[in-house]
Amino acid sequence: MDKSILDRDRYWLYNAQIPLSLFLPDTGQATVIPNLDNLVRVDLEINRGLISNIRPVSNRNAPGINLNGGQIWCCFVDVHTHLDKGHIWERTRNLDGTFSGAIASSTEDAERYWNGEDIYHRMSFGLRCSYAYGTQAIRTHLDMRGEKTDESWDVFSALRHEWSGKIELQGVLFGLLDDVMSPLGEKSSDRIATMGGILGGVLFMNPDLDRQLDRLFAMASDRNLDLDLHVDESLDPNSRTLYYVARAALRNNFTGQITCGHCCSLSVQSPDVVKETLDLVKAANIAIVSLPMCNLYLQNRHPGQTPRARGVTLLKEISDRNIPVMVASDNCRDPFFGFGDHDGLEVFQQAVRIAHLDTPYGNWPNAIATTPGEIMNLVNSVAIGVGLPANLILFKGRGFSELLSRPQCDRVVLRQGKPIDTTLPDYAELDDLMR
Ligand SMILES: O=c1cc[nH]c(=O)[nH]1
Repeated sequence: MDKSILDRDRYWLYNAQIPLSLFLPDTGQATVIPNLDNLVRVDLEINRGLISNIRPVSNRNAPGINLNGGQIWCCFVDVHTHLDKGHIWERTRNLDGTFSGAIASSTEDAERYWNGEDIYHRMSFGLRCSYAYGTQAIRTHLDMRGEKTDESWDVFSALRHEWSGKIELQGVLFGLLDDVMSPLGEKSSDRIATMGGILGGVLFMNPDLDRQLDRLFAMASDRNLDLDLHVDESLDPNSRTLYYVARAALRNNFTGQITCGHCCSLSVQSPDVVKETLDLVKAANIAIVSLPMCNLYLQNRHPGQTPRARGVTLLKEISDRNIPVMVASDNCRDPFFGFGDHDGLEVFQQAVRIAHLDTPYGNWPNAIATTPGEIMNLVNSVAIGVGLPANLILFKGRGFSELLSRPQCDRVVLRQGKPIDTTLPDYAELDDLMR
């Protein structure tokens, strides 16, 4: 590929394959019939940072590159992360690999090591990985840390400014519900309301859950905040906090946007219970985000036993009801997930393999791009269509088998039509923080 052409203001990407579902409706692809993988073959022109033309493959008489059937995707949107915890693995591991072990280790790490500088360097490392892999927007949960909660939001605010135009950042106030609803939580909520933040929290079954949720919804409504909650991150079939959230949303006539993450217990509940919950989720207009890599890591872990139930939520059943459904990376190299590198393609690849999102692939590429783009309110910027910014990833992989069988390290990431440096940061940069 003669990449020097990509430095021009105007050029064509010839003979590309694009997932049909990533197109903005009715732009340019209408006359092209998708193949079995739901990919359409087109030429795409870029002019001054925007997509200026999409047409069926035809004569190549203007400057451009032949992609030979390689895929073009729009840049990823990672809608559920914990950048503040990222990359602490080398200094604080989760030795038993369980959910409770993850909470204990990450709390210990925060108490011992977290300060503005530590959080800044680790978060920026995560952002550099994400950007290099082709991510254009990230929502991160930020742990409440008592009186030091403001420090995390100061770092977030500085990074949001630093990364503006490259990665759109949204923050979610995250803690146990009792902490989120404490006087400190109220104060932090006032602050995040001025920063476009989102109210979050982790839910556990308890006799007071209805009352807690009514209070949480009131806090969100009073401040005009959306909600993003961790629900049912467990394989206990009696864990039904998603159902309680949906009921509370309807009871409180909540008009904000609600996202619920994890929803693992749905995978072990009876069809009747699942139906009852998903009917309400649909009625309450809740979007679901699955975190498959973290779920595989933490769920069903018992010493000396090979895991059987794998904890990934009912992606297909949720999607079949037209409930917005997304996948995201969640934790990276911390006690909740000891691996990960903030790569949207890895998230998609793992989700496809774990949840059988192939045969057919259908609209699943949307789960890591356009759907979270809508949930993050990134209006008309996360899709492929004439007039939209050319924030695109060019993969050599042609069909999905090629795309998802290799890590696509040689991908080209275009931002406003220009290739970016896709070199990943060196782990050694974090060494001083791990001592
Ligand atoms: O960081 C966190 C906290 C709760 N659950 C997760 O998966 N990650």
